[in-house]
Amino acid sequence: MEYQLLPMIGSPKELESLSEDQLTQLAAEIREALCEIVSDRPAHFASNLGVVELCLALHLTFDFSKDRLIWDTGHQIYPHKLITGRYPQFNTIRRKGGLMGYPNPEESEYDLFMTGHAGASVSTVLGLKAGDDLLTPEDNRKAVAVLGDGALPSGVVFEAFNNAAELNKDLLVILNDNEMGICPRVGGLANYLDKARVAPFYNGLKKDVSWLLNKVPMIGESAAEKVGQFKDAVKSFLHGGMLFEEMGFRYVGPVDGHDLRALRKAMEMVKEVKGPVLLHVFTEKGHGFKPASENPVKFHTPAPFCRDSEVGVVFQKKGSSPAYTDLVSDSLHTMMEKDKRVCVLTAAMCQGNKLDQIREDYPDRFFDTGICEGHAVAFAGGMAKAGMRPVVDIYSTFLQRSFDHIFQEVALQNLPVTFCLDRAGLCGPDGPTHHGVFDVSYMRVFPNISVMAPGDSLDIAPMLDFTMEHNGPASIRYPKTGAETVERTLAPIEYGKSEVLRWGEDGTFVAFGALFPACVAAADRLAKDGLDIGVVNARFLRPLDTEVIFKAIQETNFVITVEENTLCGGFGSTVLEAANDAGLNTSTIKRLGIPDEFIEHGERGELLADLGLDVAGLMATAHQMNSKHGSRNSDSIVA
Ligand SMILES: Cc1ncc(C[n+]2csc(CCOP(=O)(O)OP(=O)(O)O)c2C)c(N)n1
Ligand SMILES: CC(=O)[C@@H](O)[C@H](O)COP(=O)(O)O
Ligand SMILES: [Mg+2]
Repeated sequence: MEYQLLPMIGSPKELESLSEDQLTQLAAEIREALCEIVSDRPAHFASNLGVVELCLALHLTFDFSKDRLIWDTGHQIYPHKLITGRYPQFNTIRRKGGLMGYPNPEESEYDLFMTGHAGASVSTVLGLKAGDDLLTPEDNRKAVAVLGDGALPSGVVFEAFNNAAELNKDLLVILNDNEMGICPRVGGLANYLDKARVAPFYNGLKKDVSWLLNKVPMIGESAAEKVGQFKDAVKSFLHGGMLFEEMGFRYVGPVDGHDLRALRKAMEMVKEVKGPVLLHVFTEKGHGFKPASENPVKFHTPAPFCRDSEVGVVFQKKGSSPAYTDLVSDSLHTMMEKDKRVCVLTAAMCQGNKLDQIREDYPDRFFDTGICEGHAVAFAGGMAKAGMRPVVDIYSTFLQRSFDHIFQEVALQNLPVTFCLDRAGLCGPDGPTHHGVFDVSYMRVFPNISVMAPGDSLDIAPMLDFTMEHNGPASIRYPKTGAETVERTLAPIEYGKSEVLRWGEDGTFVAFGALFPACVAAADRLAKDGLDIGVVNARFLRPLDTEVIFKAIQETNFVITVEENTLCGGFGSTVLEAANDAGLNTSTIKRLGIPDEFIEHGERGELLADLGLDVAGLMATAHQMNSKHGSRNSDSIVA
């Protein structure tokens, strides 16, 4: 398709001069731009296709150069980027150095918060409104949050609703109801929203529902057909809006989210309403691209594909080694087969955690809590207390939401809950909102938790089995990547024991987690340079294998700790602290990991290389450490 309008839209102001037909064409061009992007990289797709008209209506109704707009989660921000001056860079999205796949205030004044986690939009927009009312009341800035139906059940959303009603701020929450999270939505609220679907679209007749209800005694006077209309209106109110009205919001809707004219009309109306308002909008995830609307789960973040006129789409082939995620879910499946106490919890990430087979085969022991990570952990605490062996399978970055529940409902009670921290490490194109580089630090602060990381594919199943026998909480972290295998005679997983792959005379790599194979490869190559470097697969951070690690510190010239976690309070810090407490010389210890800064988006391999965590980087550090601390004749070493 040739883009005629999109390149002309340098800012949302330019939308105003477009006719309705031109706006329809612009919507088509935006959808085409979305299709082009996913032809060569994984990117958020179906959610973006679904909000095109909603995005246009918002920018046509409000002036977000001064008004406030937060897209909840932020993964549906692409149309907004395209019409806020970023069309020329759009083909760089999710590439290193290019546009982020989420809102980014450094890119545009139209992006207020860098977000990626669901549920905080109503709170932040309420805060913006409260701040604006105090500082610049004369500007009368409007405040809008676009909240997905998947994000709606997050506890923080209800904390914000509660507070907004109390503050009675002029706040517009647009509920973008597409009947989906990444997976089909779950829970009581999902059922509630399903019922709202029976209501007719909002058409202005029930402009004021309370007015309508006040008319109840007059029903008898109405013509028969009016009664039907009234019933519809009440049904809509009861089903779609009652909950929100009871919480102190004015409910308006539902509105067809692909009818631009209806959307604009509804927005113009609610724009001037005083107090908090919820505008309920029905959209279709994947709208405008049939394969995506027919299979929104697959097309949430699809693998790159080509469009094909006969079969619809042809996906590009994936890499061959099985991902850590697959190996973990296979192991969990086996464990559930063997042990009836094992149950698995996910917080709305069944697809990402590859738990579909478990959901199908063990529906009684599979729990999807929705985007409610805090609840999931406390719930797991309850199940463990009842005698079950719950496995909480949540991405490292999202589990941050549960910090207090990990402390109180699990660690403090010393309950046998196993945390599977998927996407632990650099998450690639999702970037700083999603990199799982803090969990080692936040898990290690709580007593009782065994903190573990598999070094490669072979460690996964025995490590998970270990947690089922262990009487206490345990966490296991692994990244979003294919799991490599280090060929060896596997040492069994023993509580607090590392695995020594080999000792070296010159120095030692001590790897915590999936960079173990890279350490092995670096040591192999360093041998060709004349350096004899040992490699330890640490496996445990708590308890730390001080016997082996202290031996490395005392008997080899230097130790390099390697991890894919922040260096602040991570594995290397743990080693340093233990060595210092034991009175050892710590000056020969070098920590490699994620520095104390937020890491941008890019391919995991690119980011690891930038941080000196690839094989070349590990070798370079070993050479530096050897120059500084090596005792052998440096002439024999090829740097
Ligand atoms: C705290 C948190 N948990 C999980 C996720 C992963 N996640 C991203 S989008 C999404 C579904 C959101 O559904 P919805 O809000 O309805 O948006 P839609 O994709 O339907 O547009 C989930 C679970 C997240 N981003 N943040
Ligand atoms: C928006 C969001 O948080 C998810 O869509 C996330 O991008 C999923 O990550 P994976 O693609 O690694 O499952
Ligand atoms: Mg949704």
